[in-house]
Amino acid sequence: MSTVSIGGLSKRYGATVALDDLDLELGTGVTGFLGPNGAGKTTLLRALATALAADRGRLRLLGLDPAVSGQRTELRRRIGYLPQSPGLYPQFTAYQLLDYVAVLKELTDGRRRRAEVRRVLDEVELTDRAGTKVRKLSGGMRQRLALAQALLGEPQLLILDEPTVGLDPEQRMLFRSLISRLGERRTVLLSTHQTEDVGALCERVVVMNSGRAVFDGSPRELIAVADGRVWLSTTAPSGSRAYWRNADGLYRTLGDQPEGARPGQPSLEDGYLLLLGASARMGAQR
Ligand SMILES: Nc1ncnc2c1ncn2[C@@H]1O[C@H](COP(=O)(O)OP(=O)(O)OP(=O)(O)O)[C@@H](O)[C@H]1O
Repeated sequence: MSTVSIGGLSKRYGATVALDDLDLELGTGVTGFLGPNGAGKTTLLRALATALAADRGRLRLLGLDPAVSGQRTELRRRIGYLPQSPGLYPQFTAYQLLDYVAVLKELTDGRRRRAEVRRVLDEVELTDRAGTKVRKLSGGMRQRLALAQALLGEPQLLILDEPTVGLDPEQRMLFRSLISRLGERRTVLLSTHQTEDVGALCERVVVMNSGRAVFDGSPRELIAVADGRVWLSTTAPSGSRAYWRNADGLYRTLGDQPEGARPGQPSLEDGYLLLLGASARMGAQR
């Protein structure tokens, strides 16, 4: 069942088309949005978080219409949003910051609010940093704190814009397990440039390019885009520029088979790169 329904969504900034007549139906679980810089991911997530009004189109989120002011207010209570550059007050402690956001989210009962702040601190494993000022937290801890503010009030729709950016591998693992746990009961939408994150935790992946969804399917289906189009050779292929040298010293080529090359195992990144190449060629023909 759809929890997020997007119909004909369009947004321009002057001459720049950020969202181009986008249609999508999304449900419970983790959906990842991949796409090059400027593809429209942040614009879409901001529109879904009710932080930006589109020029045209319809949205239905958790059964509510954000264009209707009463429903928008109700929706904001049920949405958790981690923006791309979350502004966290550096002088606040982790606890004070969450308590402040909880007040803004209308958790007015003091006892319930304190319990909720402690719950989200625990969820992101920052309980022992509750009294630490934001400016003294590491980048990864700040990102976890930003996620914690999005989790206040147990939102059914979680919107996370590049949640793993700047995290070291250990912190990324922590984030991945947290996000996949959250997706068991909620609709989680996340944008990322990390194809490994998508492979590890998303049931569904939407690839965006130039404000459109150029792919919508499972990670397995995205890998399948590269079936029969990944090649390995011991020497650099002549005539092709779409190749690189692996750690094992072999040249990996995407697309047509270079002379003497043998088939390689496709990855999600291969599928993504081939898809973007194809969609760029189609865009040039339009
Ligand atoms: N406030 C704005 N004013 C003008 N143009 C904007 C604005 N916000 C976004 N854009 C433009 O809209 C397009 C889509 O941007 P958006 O940030 O949604 O892409 P993105 O896929 O999130 O990119 P990234 O991966 O770099 O974050 C880009 O061409 C961008 O330059």
